[in-house]
Amino acid sequence: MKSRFHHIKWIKSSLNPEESLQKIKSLKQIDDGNDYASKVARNLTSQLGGSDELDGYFADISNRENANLSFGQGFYKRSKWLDARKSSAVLSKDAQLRRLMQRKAENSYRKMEEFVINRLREIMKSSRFDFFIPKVAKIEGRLKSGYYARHGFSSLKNDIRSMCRDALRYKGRSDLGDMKQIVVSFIQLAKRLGNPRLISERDGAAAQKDNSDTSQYSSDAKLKKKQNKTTGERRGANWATASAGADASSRAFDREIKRSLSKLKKMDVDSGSETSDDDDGYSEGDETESETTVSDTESDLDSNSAAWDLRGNGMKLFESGDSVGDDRGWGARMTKASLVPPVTRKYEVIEKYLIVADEEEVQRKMRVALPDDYSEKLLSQKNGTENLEIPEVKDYQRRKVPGDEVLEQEVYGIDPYTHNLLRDIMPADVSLSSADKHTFIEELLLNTLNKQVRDFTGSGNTPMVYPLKPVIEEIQKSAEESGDRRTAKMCLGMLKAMRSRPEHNYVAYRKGLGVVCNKKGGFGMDDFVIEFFGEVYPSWRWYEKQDGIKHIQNNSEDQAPEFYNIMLERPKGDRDGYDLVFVDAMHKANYASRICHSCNPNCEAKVTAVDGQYQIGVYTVRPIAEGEEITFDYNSVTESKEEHEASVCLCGSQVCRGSYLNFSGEGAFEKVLMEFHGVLDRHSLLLQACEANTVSQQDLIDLGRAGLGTCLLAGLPGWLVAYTAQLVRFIFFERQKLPNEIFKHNMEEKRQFFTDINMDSERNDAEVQAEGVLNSRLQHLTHTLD
Ligand SMILES: C[S@@+](CC[C@H](N)C(=O)[O-])C[C@H]1O[C@@H](n2cnc3c(N)ncnc32)[C@H](O)[C@@H]1O
Repeated sequence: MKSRFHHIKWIKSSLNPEESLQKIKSLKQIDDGNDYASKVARNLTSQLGGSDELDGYFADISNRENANLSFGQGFYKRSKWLDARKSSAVLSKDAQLRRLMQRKAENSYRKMEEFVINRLREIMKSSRFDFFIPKVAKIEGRLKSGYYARHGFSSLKNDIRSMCRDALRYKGRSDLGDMKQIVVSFIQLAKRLGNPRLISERDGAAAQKDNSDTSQYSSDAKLKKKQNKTTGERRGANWATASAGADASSRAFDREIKRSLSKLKKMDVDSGSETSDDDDGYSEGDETESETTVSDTESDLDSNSAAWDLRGNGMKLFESGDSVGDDRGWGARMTKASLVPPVTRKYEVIEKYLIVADEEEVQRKMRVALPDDYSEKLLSQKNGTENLEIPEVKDYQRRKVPGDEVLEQEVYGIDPYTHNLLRDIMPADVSLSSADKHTFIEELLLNTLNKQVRDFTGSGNTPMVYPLKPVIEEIQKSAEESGDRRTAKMCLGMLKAMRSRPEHNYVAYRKGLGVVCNKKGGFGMDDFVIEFFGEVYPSWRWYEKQDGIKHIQNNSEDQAPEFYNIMLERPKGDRDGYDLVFVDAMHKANYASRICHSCNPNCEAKVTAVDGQYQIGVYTVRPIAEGEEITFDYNSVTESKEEHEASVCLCGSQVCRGSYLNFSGEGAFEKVLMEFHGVLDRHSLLLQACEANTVSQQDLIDLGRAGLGTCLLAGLPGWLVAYTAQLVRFIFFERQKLPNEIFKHNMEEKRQFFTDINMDSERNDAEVQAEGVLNSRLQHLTHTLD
């Protein structure tokens, strides 16, 4: 390295000789040319020759105009379908998938609950033993409270197993006759819990008929027969033999039972679920019987069947025919306890952006530079397949007047769980399409809700929750008045169902202050609402401030996250290229900072070019009715799972992602980075750039392709521009490799739940997600350079 990079000032290592040797070995690997970094290095070395004239190209800001002549004008091009905004559509789709899974789990639970309760009652009908009454009641109670949904059906098996085990002990101590039939029935039931097919096949009338244990055995045998014809018959017969022989030999029977109980426990352990019981004393060692036993037959059944465990992977039980197209969302397991109380803050109203630091620099970053061929590009962007991300020029428009056209008021919303509770209580006898039902919740119900809570605004007495009953009553009343019998009938049905299910909490939650359309006739499509004003920070200053805040927060209990800042990103197709600043609306702002998030928003906050300046404007994406809350998609990402889970979304839309912050996680996104861009790769690239200390024509082209231009790079030393080009090349390399990794990762996840997967759509999603990674890498690079 020393001989290759002779301009570098090398410092003697403080490592011990062994460590040094290790490092030297790793460095040698790079030099051997086995990795990506050295390939890049080789390419680069071949390109660097003859680029001396570019030395110091960006050394001075005044060189910028010259730079533009040879810089990446017009280099920036992305395929249209890779629009970064699509990534939130992908996220919505994933959220829908998750909700679909949860809904199915929920339905499955209900089915299972019904089956188990019926079966327990049937068994108890023929029981003479009071011993079982409290035990069965406890299990029923747990079923109804959803306990087994949270703890998994293995815990139901455990409860049944414990009950049978105790029964045997009890039987041993007293002389209350033979519990054989009833215990066998319970064991049968527990074993059935491993197989959803057994439940559905035995639902309803079939289950009613089956109240004798021997018929249960033979029906097991039938099922077994389906799965494994030959052995099934043989083993099924053994079941029956074992059962019939039990009368003759209580001892043999006990052994059978013990073995069955033991197997039950083993199945739980094998499936990785917890067994909360203490040791039942029936270990495998107790078993002395031959292979041909009741439990063998059953365990075959269980091992062949889908798991029925509602935790974790338990959602495997979904029918393969189910498609993602099911439009009904479900977020049943959203924990309401984690709702973050909204921060109520006051702000000073401002009428323009206020730059906090580096005023001239920030102004430059906010200045529009249209590419010379703007009109052609605009045309080809409109018609063609390419996304050139050129500035969106808009005329100045007057913002909507607060207190007149819009109202800042207390707003409430519902989480996906409540959304589905409401869907569940909509009466079946009112013929409504799925779309009608969503419209009822998302428009009628939410608008009426926000009308009812309006008076809380500024009252200093605002509840965190608000009941939905008066909201539905009001809708009913006005439907009756206007002769809308269908809506009135639906409200009536819903109110009746709410009364009959008092255990459910039909409430809305407070989101803090929001903004509601107050204009008669509403707003039109692509209508301008307001600029998102605030204090403007260059990246470096923003992060400095964030570090300060974190430092203070670390020393205090209060870690409330801030959600009042937004990034203003220059379009990559601007002539001077990409860059960004932060707009913080925490203290100095306008009502745009009150606008809440929705996963199905009626507005978007976008960067537009108005009078030569970039600004963030809130524009409608569809017509908005009077009384409707104004929302946009925050498109915000967090790397913290806690923060993601705490930010429960109350937008109430059927495509709600569950949280108003997207969770980036690690997933497959880091894979290529880890493999090809480790610390040594990065250092190697940096050393090469330092050594070259010059910018090649190819560097300019590659930077231009990434949308990086003089706005970001002007004034940077040559080695840093060259290094940036190296990084950009890696980012493009990663962009090529990543879709495959993401695709593999997503498929692994989804295969657990679905058999019917649309590969094309998965590949598309992987491309969109990889494009999202590219954009976020460029963002990070920009912060770092700043
Ligand atoms: C930009 S502020 C919106 C204005 C805020 N409600 C206020 O009173 O100033 C973002 C905050 O509003 C609340 N919020 C916005 N959208 C929400 C949503 N969809 N669900 C739940 N809370 C939301 C959250 O407390 C979030 O931190």
